[in-house]
Amino acid sequence: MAAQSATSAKDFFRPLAVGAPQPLREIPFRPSRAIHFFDPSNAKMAAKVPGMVGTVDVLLGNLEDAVKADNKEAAREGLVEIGRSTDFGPTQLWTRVNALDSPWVLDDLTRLVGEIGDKLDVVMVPKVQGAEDIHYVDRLLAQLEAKAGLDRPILVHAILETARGVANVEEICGASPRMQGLSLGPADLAADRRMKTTRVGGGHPGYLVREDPPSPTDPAAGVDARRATYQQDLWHYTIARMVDACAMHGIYPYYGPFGDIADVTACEDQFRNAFLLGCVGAWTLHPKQVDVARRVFSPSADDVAHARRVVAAMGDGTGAVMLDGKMEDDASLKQCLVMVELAEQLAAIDPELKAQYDAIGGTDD
Ligand SMILES: CC(=O)SCCNC(=O)CCNC(=O)[C@H](O)C(C)(C)COP(=O)(O)OP(=O)(O)OC[C@H]1O[C@@H](n2cnc3c(N)ncnc32)[C@H](O)[C@@H]1OP(=O)(O)O
Ligand SMILES: O=CC(=O)O
Ligand SMILES: [Mg+2]
Repeated sequence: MAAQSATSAKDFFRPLAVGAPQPLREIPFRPSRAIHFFDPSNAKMAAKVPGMVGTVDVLLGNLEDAVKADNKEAAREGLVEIGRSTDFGPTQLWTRVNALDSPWVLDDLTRLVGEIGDKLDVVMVPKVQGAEDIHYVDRLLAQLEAKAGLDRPILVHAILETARGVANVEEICGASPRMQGLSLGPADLAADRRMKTTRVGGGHPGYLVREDPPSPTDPAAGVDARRATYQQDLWHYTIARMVDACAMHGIYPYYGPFGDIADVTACEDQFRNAFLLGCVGAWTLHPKQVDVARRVFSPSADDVAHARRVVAAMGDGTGAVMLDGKMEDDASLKQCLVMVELAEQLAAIDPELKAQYDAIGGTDD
């Protein structure tokens, strides 16, 4: 465990300020397939927020990039107003505060925790470089929570969007009991790494592998032949690292933004790759992306049906059985349980999905 410097293991779960709420020992899984971004300083967008309650798992008031410098204070105050006046029901309220080296972040945290701390579930921190950034936010949140008299801790989500952050990903995940998860920030990360893509997430046609030349005996003869190419995923390595670091620390990994709003097909592909690798959700920047995220990050009824059959066939969970010509054993049972448990958690909050899963045999409840 990456305990804070000069503290012992048991101190890790002590509140960092007198009167602050007790840190959580486990981060509960709460469905967060779509983390929907809105700019609280944009009156048209802000007006849509109450109507989006229940349609997305998370509503996130964004104060950082994409909010004009002149609008930073209006965005902060807009979020306070929305937080106070909206009944969020089953939907979580998150915020993305400004970067820790910006002139706005101290007021962002002070004002939001003081005014709507009881409504805020998670604070997303951008451009996290290492555990020291999380320690700073951790202590400050504890002080602010104590001052506001909050009775539950606000959780912290870090964006993985600097090369140093990627290098330190494990220590970031273990830096505080508040750590809820990580999102990939492909735009800032590409810039920081000096990658040569100008896209906000997604693939690139130049990042590919090519089929071998047709003649195995004289490869040079066929180099000009027409050969199939296969586009590769620029983000595979980073997502895989992020998933392992999160799993190791019992927190949740997310794909971040997909900037080509019109290309919902490629968005779906990128989100699905992340889902298959272990991510639990992604950001939605525009209403068009909400259905995509909800669909992709919910297991299909067919997958759930298959997983349930394996669970049933495995009886006490030990040994090996054949099902549809395939071997199933303790390990594949565990894979199926991941699917079944997720389906149950989602069905509990999503009546449409519940109906789909019930139609193929129902959830265990
Ligand atoms: C790299 C990163 O940091 S990514 C994270 C930061 N970026 C963001 O948060 C971007 C958030 N999204 C946006 O700012 C906008 O969606 C944009 C700029 C991408 C596109 O905005 P527009 O050009 O207005 O989109 P469009 O005209 O298609 O909008 C259609 C309607 O949806 C609304 N809308 C657009 N985005 C959102 C949103 N995120 N939430 C709620 N409503 C929205 C618009 O206000 C508009 O409403 P109207 O029909 O009443 O006029
Ligand atoms: O903040 C997100 C990013 O991609 O940068
Ligand atoms: Mg960014």
